[in-house]
Amino acid sequence: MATLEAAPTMAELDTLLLDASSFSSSTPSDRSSANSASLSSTPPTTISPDSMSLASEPDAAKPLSAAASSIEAVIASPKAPETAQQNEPRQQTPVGHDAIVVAEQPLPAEPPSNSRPRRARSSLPVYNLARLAGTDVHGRRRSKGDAGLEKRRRTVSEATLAAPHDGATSDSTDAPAGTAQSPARIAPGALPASPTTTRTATRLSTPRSARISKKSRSIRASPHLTRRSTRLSGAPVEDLATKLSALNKRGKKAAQKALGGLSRELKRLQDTNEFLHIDTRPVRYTVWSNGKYVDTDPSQPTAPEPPRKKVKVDKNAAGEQETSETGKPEAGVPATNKPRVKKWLEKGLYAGQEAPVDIFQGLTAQEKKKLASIPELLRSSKPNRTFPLPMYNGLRILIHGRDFKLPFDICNPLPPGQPKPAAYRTMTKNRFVGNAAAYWKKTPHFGDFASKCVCKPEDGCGEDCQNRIMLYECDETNCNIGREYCTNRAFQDLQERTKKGGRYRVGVEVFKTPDRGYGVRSNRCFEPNQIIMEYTGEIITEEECERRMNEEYKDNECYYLMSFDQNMIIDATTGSIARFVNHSCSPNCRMIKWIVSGQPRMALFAGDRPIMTGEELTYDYNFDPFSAKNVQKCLCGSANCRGVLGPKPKEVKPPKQPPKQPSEQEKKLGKGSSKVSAKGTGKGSAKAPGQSSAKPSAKRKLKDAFEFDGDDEVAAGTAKKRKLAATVGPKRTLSSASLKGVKGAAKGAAKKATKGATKGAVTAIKRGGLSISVAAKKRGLSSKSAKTKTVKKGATTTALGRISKKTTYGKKSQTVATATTTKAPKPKAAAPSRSPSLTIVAAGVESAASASATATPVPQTTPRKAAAAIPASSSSRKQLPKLTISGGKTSARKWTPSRKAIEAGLADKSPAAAASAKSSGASDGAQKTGKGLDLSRTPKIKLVNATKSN
Ligand SMILES: C[S@@+](CC[C@H](N)C(=O)[O-])C[C@H]1O[C@@H](n2cnc3c(N)ncnc32)[C@H](O)[C@@H]1O
Repeated sequence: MATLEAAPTMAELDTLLLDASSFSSSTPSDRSSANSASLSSTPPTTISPDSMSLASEPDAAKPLSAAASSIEAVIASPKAPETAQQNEPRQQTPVGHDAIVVAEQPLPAEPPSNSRPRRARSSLPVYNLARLAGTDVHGRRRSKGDAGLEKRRRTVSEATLAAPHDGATSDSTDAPAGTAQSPARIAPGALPASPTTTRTATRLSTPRSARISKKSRSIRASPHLTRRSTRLSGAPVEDLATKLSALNKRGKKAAQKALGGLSRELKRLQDTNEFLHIDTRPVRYTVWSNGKYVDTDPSQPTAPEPPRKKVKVDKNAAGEQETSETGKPEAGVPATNKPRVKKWLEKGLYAGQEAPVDIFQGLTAQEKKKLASIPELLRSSKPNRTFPLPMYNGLRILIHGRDFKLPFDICNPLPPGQPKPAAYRTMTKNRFVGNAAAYWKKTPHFGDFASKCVCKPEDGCGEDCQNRIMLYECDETNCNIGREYCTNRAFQDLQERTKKGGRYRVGVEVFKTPDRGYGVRSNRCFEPNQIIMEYTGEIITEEECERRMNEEYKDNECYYLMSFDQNMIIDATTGSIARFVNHSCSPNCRMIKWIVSGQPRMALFAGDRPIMTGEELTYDYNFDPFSAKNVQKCLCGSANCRGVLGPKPKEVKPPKQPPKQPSEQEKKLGKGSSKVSAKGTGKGSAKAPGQSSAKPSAKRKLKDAFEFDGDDEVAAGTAKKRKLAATVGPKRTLSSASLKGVKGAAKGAAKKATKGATKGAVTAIKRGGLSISVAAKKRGLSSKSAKTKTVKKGATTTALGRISKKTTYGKKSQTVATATTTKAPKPKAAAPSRSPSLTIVAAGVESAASASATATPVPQTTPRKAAAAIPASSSSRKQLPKLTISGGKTSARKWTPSRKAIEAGLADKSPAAAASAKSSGASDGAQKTGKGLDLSRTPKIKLVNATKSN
């Protein structure tokens, strides 16, 4: 059985070779010189007392000299080993082996000499300083850092490693006779009493010499020991033992020089099992990783693992190995290898967390009910081990019936080769066309934007920033805190983000939807309310819009027109890709108009929730189709889809209270009966929307037809008040119930219109409110009668979208006209909106109107100035109306007369006086109403009969 021994170091091998060389050169006459020479080149070793007896045989050199001569012959000619073998038929191994073996083999006994060997002074102990210092384990080191080189390992071929195995076998059989482990066996008269052999035997008596001996024996016993190159070139390398044996004293250096690589390899391999022929199985290929041997073939029966490796042995398997005699597993008996079992991660993202014991815990009754009906979560159902849902989140996702989406926040653009829209001219900046620029310059907020906000750096121009509230972007001229602290610079941020280009920075791309033409998707994530892209195009007047509709776009299916500001419209037929953003009744974006450096600009902003990469971007068109026949079916697919591309739904009203039954006493007193009657039995309330016989106006019904509950995105405070009267019934029949409602409402509207001798239709474009609506025009009525409530401020936008080819805007059958604002909106409580700034504007204006209707004229000139009137300490936007309305609060800011005020000669007046003057004398329609409300951002459009009626 092979024993685990440390391999001999190179120094030891060198020593061994020196011994051999000394043998070759030693003759009885010069034994002493050979001794001294060899001793001088060997590390200190302990001289065993046994050497005394060994040294007493002087004639042992005779066969040694013969062997030495053989070595010399080997060195002289590469073919010497073969020659030597032929000359020495007794030795089947290369000659070199003999030189080593000689020291171990029993030599002919010499007559004991009376002379005392020179080095046989046993009285003087020899100390191995290296051993005493504990450094002998390291062996000899090279001065130039061999330690680093030793880390390299090479592959040893099968033959190389198989040979030691054979040697080990033979070693195990004959080891007891000549191993250094039992120097006493060698000593008693085995070796001739030669000084050289004495020294050799002495060396063998040390543990290290014993290892060398064993090594050399194994080499000797491996006549076919060959080494293949690391790269398995197949060329056998010269026998190591042959090389070693070929060394004599003179040739050692040359051999070391010539075979330096080999020596190093041996050195590197000295601590491997393969080199020590411990491995009991043939090794075909070995893999070394980081200087360690890696077993790559676990299926093969393996030898005992190297001691450094922790071997996980199955207890049962280990028990089987135990022999009845020893009670210990037999060394060398390969353990039965169990096939490794692949371990799978079964718990996914939440590995390590235990599922909740009670999955219903913390859920509402409704959620529990819903959860109980989900088959996957039934206790009896088979758990999904392939792709289990993440715990906790998974439950929620299931409850809400949403698909599970892996969050990815990197840029994920579509691959190339996508269908692209037909070539069109893009425009990255708005361009005023015609009179639009002149119109714009007349607007009050053209001059108002320059007023500075009163924010402090710590405020960062947050939600309370007056510029932000009024939808003015801060810049160098109107910001109090500067770029460093200001957060109200969305358009500047957008410009900085996109100026370098690149898909991620742009963040959006056009794609083809299955059913709605082209759309826009995000290829990166966006934060809530983050600006995404600008809607750019040509800013045109309404007149120009009508002209284009009638002339240029009359055959178009799609219009990219959006009510922009006042009497201006932005035409993105030449514009940015924002024009491809589709409508959704449950959108994830908003289109908001801002004033940036005095210019109106429109941009798409993320909604209140973050936008994931790959989502389609949508916003609510708040679409007014002009005519019922322009109504298009909405394909947004959201749960609260309104069914058609129509205006936003109205505010969700609380359900009506059931009529209170008057008590007998009340009946007697005559109280409440009329009220109850009025509330509970009104025809209008009893009729369904769309019924023409309803008492409420048909306009109201048409409006109802467009208003659906359930869209929480729609700000309650921005519910539209519009008169919608379709004069020409829809020619297209849509299957949706909504359209039926539209039809009914249209009939009702027509009836009412008939009463007033109304014929034809008037399509009124509401301006300022960024919406476009349809209004019935009663022929012969004054423009006042056709006026539309159009107060709708802020960012709510309406796109003029795809219109049926059959129905072209402004055709002969229709009279296109615009309407003026005739009265201020009804007082309305401020309601929270999901678009902060939009809400504030709307709420503030409407509340102001409400209050001013009953109070003294409010000293405000524009909504912006109303905002400016807010004390800097004001933190709640809801306070805006109150503060503005009361009029008692003085503005902390210097009043800047608006352009209109200057024109009206009010520049030198105080805000209150100016407002008062304006309320009495200004030409603004809103102010004419005496409401004291500056609707500078509401329509101030003259009625224009753009097309002739039938
Ligand atoms: C401004 S364009 C949008 C881009 C358009 N999809 C395209 O391919 O050019 C508006 C038109 O898109 C279509 N559209 C947008 N959203 C829609 C929706 N939710 N359902 C049906 N059609 C829609 C309508 O035809 C609408 O008139």
